[in-house]
Amino acid sequence: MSAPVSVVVHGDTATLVAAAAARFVTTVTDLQSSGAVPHVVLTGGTTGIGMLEELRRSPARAAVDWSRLHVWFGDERHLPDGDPERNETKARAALLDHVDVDPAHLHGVAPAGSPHGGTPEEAAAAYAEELRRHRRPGDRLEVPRFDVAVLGMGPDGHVASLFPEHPGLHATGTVTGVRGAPKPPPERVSLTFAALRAATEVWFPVAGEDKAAVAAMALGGAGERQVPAAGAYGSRRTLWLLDRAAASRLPGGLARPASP
Ligand SMILES: O=C(O)[C@H](O)[C@@H](O)[C@H](O)[C@H](O)COP(=O)(O)O
Repeated sequence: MSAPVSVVVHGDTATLVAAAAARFVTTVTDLQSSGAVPHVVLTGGTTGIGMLEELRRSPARAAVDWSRLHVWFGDERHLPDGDPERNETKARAALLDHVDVDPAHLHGVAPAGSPHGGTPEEAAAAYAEELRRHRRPGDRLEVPRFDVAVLGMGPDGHVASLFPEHPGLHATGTVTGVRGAPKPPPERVSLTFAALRAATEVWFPVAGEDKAAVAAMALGGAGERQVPAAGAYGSRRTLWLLDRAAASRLPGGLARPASP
């Protein structure tokens, strides 16, 4: 990993999710108060969705000008619009349908069966084009420089829909269609490593004992073929937000508790 990596360990999942939500509010409001219209990447992972639910409940969500925020997805399941298993559906239910996000700034992946969503590859190509169109002055890649990418990590170390030893790891460009994913559904659309690395900050809210071994590997120097999450890092910072269970196997010195 080339970017600085920070690890913050919280006593339990509820504290982790609340702290991540607070961090999101602070980060976005700081950017907005400097005149920026931030671009954020969201995930359908359990802990990331937990953060969105926490934001919905929190009075602090009113501090964010939701109309001045672009929302993208790190990956999507190739399913019809509104399917409860789609990451967009989950993020909408958790938060996005409850705040004033400008519909033109809510960038969902084309659902299966929609005009641009015939196949995962077609949906990926359409998303790549949408990303390209939203580059900002000075952006070097074919995507807008995401201010924050909130990602998740599977127990096998996958990130977005980039799975260990899977062809998507080698995808060129910014978005790839995925087939045969080991986690259902098999057909997916995912940002590539190159696109994820366009983020200024990457956050990994990760909770639970089942993530402990792979978190230790990701933070202990594993390669991205084995633990893809290790290959998703921000240009300025990568921040692992763990609960005590997920941090339980980290090498000594990496896990400094932030909360009891
Ligand atoms: O569509 C997906 O499956 C997700 O985007 C995926 O990448 C997720 O973030 C991880 O699997 C972690 O998910 P959990 O936190 O639910 O384990």
